[in-house]
Amino acid sequence: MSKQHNLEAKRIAGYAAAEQVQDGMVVGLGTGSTAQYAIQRVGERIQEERIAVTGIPTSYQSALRAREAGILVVDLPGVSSIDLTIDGADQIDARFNLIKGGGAAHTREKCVADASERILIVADATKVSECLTAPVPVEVVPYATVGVGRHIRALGGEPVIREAVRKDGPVITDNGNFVLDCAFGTINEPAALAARLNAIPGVLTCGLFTEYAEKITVLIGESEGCRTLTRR
Ligand SMILES: O=C(CO)[C@H](O)[C@H](O)COP(=O)(O)O
Repeated sequence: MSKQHNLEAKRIAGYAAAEQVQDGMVVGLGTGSTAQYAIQRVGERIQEERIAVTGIPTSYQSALRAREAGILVVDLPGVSSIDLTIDGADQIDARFNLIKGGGAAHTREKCVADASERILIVADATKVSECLTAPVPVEVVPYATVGVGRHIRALGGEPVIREAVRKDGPVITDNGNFVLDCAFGTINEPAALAARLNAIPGVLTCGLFTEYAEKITVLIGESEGCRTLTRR
């Protein structure tokens, strides 16, 4: 898929998800290029249809984009529940386990997902895979980086500290932490791996989302339109 086709697929998925937002909803706003299209379209619908939407951002990126789009933004502690969250993913398996955190926002994304009644995952077709195989982002308290790396190697992973692109040194998350991208090859038991990663002292959250399949709908953008994926 060319970069242009890929962006168009993301736009189609993001826009389709935004159409599911209804007047009066509290909506979780995901992070990443696909979720940004949904934010943009929700903003347009607020202008065009005069619907009232409260947005709960998952990152500074989504908070800033939501403000630009004219969406009222409230932080997660300001609401008791979220009607619908629209977010992207780095990989989606056949059972709707996810790898997230390509934008280093997976801790807040998981908090928002947890508080949500329904989750729309928006992606292009390259994100869909029978099994999870992509590196797992792990948010780590900087003080604990070396020890966490040792635990991850003992679990069979190969951790790499994520480097910033336009700054020297590591990526710093919105929570002030580092991210280790951890290659495990094919992940046969994602829930068990998530539990072991999350139990390491100094790990804030790993990017394996394994407990939300029941409330997830996956929308895949394609040139002919948007396809809803069936969970197996
Ligand atoms: O998990 C995420 C951010 O932490 C993103 O949702 C994920 O990386 C997908 O991003 P994109 O829509 O740009 O491909």
